Amino acid sequence: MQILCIDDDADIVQAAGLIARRKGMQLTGAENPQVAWSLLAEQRFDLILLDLNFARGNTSGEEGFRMLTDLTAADPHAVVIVITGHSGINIAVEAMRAGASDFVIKPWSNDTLASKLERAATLARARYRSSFSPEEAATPLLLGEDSAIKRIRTLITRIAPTAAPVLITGPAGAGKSLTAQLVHRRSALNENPLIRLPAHADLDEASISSALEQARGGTVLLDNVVELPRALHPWLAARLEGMRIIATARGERGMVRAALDADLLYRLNTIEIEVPSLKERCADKALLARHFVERFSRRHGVPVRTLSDEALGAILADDWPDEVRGLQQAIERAVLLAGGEEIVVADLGIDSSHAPDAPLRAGAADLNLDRTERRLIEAALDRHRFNISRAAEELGLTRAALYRRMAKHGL
Ligand SMILES: Nc1ncnc2c1ncn2[C@@H]1O[C@H](COP(=O)(O)OP(=O)(O)OP(=O)(O)O)[C@@H](O)[C@H]1O
Repeated sequence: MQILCIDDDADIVQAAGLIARRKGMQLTGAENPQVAWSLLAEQRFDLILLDLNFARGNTSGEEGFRMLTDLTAADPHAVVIVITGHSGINIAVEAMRAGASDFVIKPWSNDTLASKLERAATLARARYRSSFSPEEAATPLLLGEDSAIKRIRTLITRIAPTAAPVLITGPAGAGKSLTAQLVHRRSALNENPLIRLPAHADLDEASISSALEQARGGTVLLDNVVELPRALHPWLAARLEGMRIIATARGERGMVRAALDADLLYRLNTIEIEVPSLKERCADKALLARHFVERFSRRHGVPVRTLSDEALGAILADDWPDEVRGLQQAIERAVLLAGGEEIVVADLGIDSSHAPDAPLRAGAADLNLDRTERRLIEAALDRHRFNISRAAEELGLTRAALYRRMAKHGL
């Protein structure tokens, strides 16, 4: 039984870890939601212990509540025990309404926590048996704090169990296939394999028929469906009975709709999911970058280095034309190349040549860190019309740190 304990108080994590170990369970700590998401994307946890109050002295439970809502949206089967102080009993009750399975009040007696863990473990086992295929446990999560990504996670939870056809659009590398897999894994038909039919200009009727035959009674994934020769669209539309259809298409929704024959579009787009470009999701650039640093450091057995301020600035400033896939590759490379204590801009190999007019790109042309920092700050302030909070968020800095740097550069 694997437990994830999300709490910024290391003493609490340690105390819970001791009790869990005595019960034969393993507990991993995460000091904040971001680290938690990173771990959740890598590994399946049976049980989550979630502190509702991260910032010391904050008793509204707001951040913890947000995490709870996101957790249950990302995984409706999650078994979550919330941790709260004495003053938080009303919050705990509210948390139960919002999907928590139980709550524990600090300071707890060891016996109380032990029995709560055991009860939750029984519940987790039952939920796992009734709802998960082994493959589901291995599917990565769709990470992101951006509101569009959160909406997609909620939508997946809502529509995946139905048989409704789903059309997923968005740029190459942005997460369409991952979204498709998650829809399949959460569906009632997930016992059957997802039959993938990659569309391309040379695809013929015989190969399509054979894939559709395999998918009968299950789910077919029409990958990049707009690549299919237009002459085959009506023919395909007439043969999509008896299976659930998930289709992906590169490009913006309007363009995709126009590229599909009306009959085929009608068969595919009962539910449409638009995966946004990473360019539009600044907070997610930082979150995904940190997640990939952890993932690839663990995979390649190297120490987990932090990203230097300049490297993070360059990541935020980049438009990432290859989307999440491009960011993932850049970080894997940086993890392998980094020799110092931090990952620095040079390790990222961000290349400005394919976007010559991108004003925020940390240019390869001028590698002077001081000037680059000043340029990034100016650009962020400009972009957010001197709204310090927003500019700081985009730069991955606190407001105070941004003020300090503005003073340094005389801005
Ligand atoms: N939100 C996300 N959280 C975690 N990983 C992600 C996310 N979005 C994408 N990825 C990862 O980025 C890579 C590219 O994503 P994916 O293959 O789903 O893109 P795609 O839109 O289907 O691209 P293509 O159109 O080229 O097929 C994958 O390794 C995927 O797991």
